[in-house]
Amino acid sequence: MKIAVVGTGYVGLVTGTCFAETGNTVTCVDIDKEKVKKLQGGTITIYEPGLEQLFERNIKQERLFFTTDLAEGIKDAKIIFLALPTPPGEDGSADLKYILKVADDLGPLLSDYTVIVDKSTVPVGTADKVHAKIAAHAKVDFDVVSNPEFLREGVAVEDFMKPDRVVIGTTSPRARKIMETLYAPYVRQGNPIIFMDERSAELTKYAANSFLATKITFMNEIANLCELVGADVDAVRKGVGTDSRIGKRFLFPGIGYGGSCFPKDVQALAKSAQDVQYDFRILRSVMDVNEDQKTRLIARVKEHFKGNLKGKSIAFWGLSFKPHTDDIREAPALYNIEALLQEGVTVRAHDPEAIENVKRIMGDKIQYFETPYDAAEGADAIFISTEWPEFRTPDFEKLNSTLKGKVIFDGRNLYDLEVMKDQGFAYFSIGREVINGK
Ligand SMILES: NC(=O)C1=CN([C@@H]2O[C@H](COP(=O)(O)OP(=O)(O)OC[C@H]3O[C@@H](n4cnc5c(N)ncnc54)[C@H](O)[C@@H]3O)[C@@H](O)[C@H]2O)C=CC1
Ligand SMILES: O=C(O)[C@H]1O[C@H](OP(=O)(O)OP(=O)(O)OC[C@H]2O[C@@H](n3ccc(=O)[nH]c3=O)[C@H](O)[C@@H]2O)[C@H](O)[C@@H](O)[C@@H]1O
Repeated sequence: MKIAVVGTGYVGLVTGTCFAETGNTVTCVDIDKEKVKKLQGGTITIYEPGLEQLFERNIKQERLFFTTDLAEGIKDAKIIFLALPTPPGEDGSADLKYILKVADDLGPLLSDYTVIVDKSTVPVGTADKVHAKIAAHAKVDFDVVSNPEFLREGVAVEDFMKPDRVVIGTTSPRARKIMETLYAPYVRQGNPIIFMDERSAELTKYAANSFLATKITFMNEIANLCELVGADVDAVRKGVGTDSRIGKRFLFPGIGYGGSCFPKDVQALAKSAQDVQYDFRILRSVMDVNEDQKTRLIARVKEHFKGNLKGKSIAFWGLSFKPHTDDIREAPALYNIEALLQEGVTVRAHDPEAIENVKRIMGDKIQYFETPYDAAEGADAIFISTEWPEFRTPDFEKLNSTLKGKVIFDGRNLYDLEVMKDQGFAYFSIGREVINGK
């Protein structure tokens, strides 16, 4: 099938590449000339494990193309995916200007029946708005379908190729058939395509992200309570997560959820509810708690150094909002770094992938190091903000001799408390016993 993907950012590139992988011919369109030039030259523009190999193979097989020209990109396409940004507007609602602009441009360009698919995360009613924009200029039949994307950064290829489910919102039998054919290779494992109307599909996406953010936040509050009553959140997590009604995943407490989606989507759903005079109280609490949670460990840092942080140096392990990505959008690390800089701390940062992105916004306000050990050398403490696998089993002997202060603030609960006791580090984590060190 011939497919066009408009917007070649994170979702667009994964979507385009994965659709090419099953034999479709895909043209990705983007207005960013530099990005398209790189992609045309065979250079991938995002860091995503496993994607580069598929990207290169499909370019070689002449199934994956890139252009800045919308008319050229959508020529003969049976399906056009819109994978455009929906950032928060000033009032917290999703800003639809990118989607509606492209919808406006598409109308006069359609030359045959086409399915236009909202892949972006968009509020209820967007499919209707996109339909109206296209209909204003279109001379042919078309349908607008909602097909929200559930992939996670870092495991995006697996999530796309073997999704738990595919949600397709359409009331058009013609569009339904085309979408069913397209997705058939991805749901072979028995995972379903769930068909519903457009509005329900749009809401499903926000409900899923907001529920997951709520689940994490609930566990963060349990962790905070554990600290006050002397319980261990790891034990509690295992105790509740083994109940199959609750499930083990997304129960890991830490320094709050971040990324380009949970924060903006929770806010957008709360705003959508407000627009129809519904006060979504749980979501207000989730946002409040997450805001505090992000810098909760800073209180521990201040306490440990008796309020005197000026002139201290802290090694920062992990800058991306989660491991296996270079994405730093809404990364809790950045909030903690800002808080420490304000106290006069020197920050010595290391991240396996995200340093270049952080340099772009923080410049020389902090120092950057190639390895976690270089960052730790001579520092007064380590602060862990992202659970990259290489931080899980560090060489404690080496740290013992290079780290000046034997203190670790761990926002991701990476280490066993007994090991930390044996190693003699002062160790502060989330929802667990404080180890005072030797
Ligand atoms: N990043 C993620 O993990 C996920 C994101 N989503 C949703 O998917 C949507 C896209 O997100 P990302 O891919 O992260 O965004 P992004 O910001 O990485 O990429 C968007 C791309 O659209 C391009 N663009 C803007 N205006 C354009 C136009 N008029 N014509 C052609 N291209 C244009 C930009 O240049 C950029 O390359 C958002 O609604 C997001 O909420 C959904 C699931 C996962
Ligand atoms: O709409 C989106 O863009 C995507 O948003 C999330 O994916 P992503 O933002 O890539 O990352 P997650 O793995 O969900 O993590 C989000 C944040 O929650 C935090 N988290 C996650 C899980 C957990 O147990 N605890 C926890 O604090 C992570 O550290 C991270 O900061 C969803 O998981 C995807 O299904 C969705 O498609």
